[in-house]
Amino acid sequence: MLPAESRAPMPHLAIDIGGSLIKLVYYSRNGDWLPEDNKIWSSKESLGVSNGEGNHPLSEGRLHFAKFETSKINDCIEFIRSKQLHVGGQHHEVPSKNKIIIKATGGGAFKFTDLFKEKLGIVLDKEDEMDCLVAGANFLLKAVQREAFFYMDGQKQFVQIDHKDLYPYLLVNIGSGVSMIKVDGDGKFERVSGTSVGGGTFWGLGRLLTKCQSFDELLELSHVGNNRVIDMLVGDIYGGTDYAKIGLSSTNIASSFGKAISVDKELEDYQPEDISRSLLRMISNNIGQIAYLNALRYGLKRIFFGGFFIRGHAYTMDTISVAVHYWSKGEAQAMFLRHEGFLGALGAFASYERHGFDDLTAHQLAQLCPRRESCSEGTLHSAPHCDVIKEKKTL
Ligand SMILES: Nc1ncnc2c1ncn2[C@@H]1O[C@H](COP(=O)(O)OP(=O)(O)O)[C@@H](O)[C@H]1O
Ligand SMILES: CC(C)(COP(=O)(O)O)[C@@H](O)C(=O)NCCC(=O)O
Repeated sequence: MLPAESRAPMPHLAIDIGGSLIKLVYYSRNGDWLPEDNKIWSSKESLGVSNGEGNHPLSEGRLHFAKFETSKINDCIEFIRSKQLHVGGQHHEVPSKNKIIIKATGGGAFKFTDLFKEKLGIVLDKEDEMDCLVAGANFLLKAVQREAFFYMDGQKQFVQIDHKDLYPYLLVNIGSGVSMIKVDGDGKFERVSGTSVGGGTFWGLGRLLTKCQSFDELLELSHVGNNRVIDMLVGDIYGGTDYAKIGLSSTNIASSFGKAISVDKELEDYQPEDISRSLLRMISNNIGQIAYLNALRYGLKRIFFGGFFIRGHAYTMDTISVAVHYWSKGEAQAMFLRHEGFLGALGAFASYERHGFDDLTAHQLAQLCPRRESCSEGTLHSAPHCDVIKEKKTL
């Protein structure tokens, strides 16, 4: 820890610079320096924070979340500068002898060190990405009510987390690539698997195949597409019948994109929405399957999915849920996190405390976080003793 005199004001900002997106988490007291509604600043959310004691300087405040495409890192830097987030929102000069240190994680914390130094005069203090993902997930699961939910058939079912019965669990973070982490406690984890077929694959292949200009456009297309136009189903191979002997129904996908082998059709003969749907389904199925196999390998009952690939998107969550249900024969269920994409940034934020910055501690935040937040969707469920949905699902 740096001596107090060589420290700049408490930054209240942490940053996660991933392969695709930059995520910011920052704190404001009394809701000050809320970002204005400016489209450049991408999505913004906030978590109300109040300890109800009244006399603590941090008794009222908010955690804010913002994201930027990593390719537009200069917009992010400009955002930080305009809000003076790196100096706790203070709009006056910081003495040059004071080092401004910001907690940062993700590969970009290494890649863009010089850029942040040059443009904002700040030092990125690097925190390990896996440490931060786990710290962020543990923080959310323990401190934020109605953070985790099941998703099936268009319905969210919120999960009441029992703090004493949280571990072990499998954390599957679907970012550009996918990391699968067995979590056994605070700071106790092992990255047990991963796959390079992740969110970057969906967006990268999808962009090439559909000419979509944005991730959201690609995702929206998938709503109206029909994957059966491109995917080869069991019924396509078996003359319309099931292959019942090995438990495959005629509507199971036998081969993702398998129909595209047809010599009679070129890319332009397929509709972008069908391509998008098939791609989304292929990638989500695959991740759901690998996740379940890892849960099985380590005897884990709970699987939480995070990362911005999910994007709270109904079809993505449904596909992952169905895959986990199908492969586990109904023994396991996927759970999702409301702050899915901000695990790493939250973990980096919490690391200020671990390093002795005690002005605003993650511990305090954990106590203050929004147990009062209301959420109208779904019903409360108890994890892990949840109902397993019985009806047969088709992959
Ligand atoms: N606006 C967006 N631009 C690009 N990708 C997005 C966007 N929104 C969601 N995504 C998806 O989120 C993924 C990145 O997720 P994230 O958890 O931020 O990972 P990373 O840390 O690798 O950037 C992308 O690969 C893409 O699938
Ligand atoms: C290298 C990464 C940890 C980087 O994280 P990301 O920016 O994708 O969130 C991730 O892309 C990953 O785990 N990829 C899968 C690599 C593998 O296990 O083969």
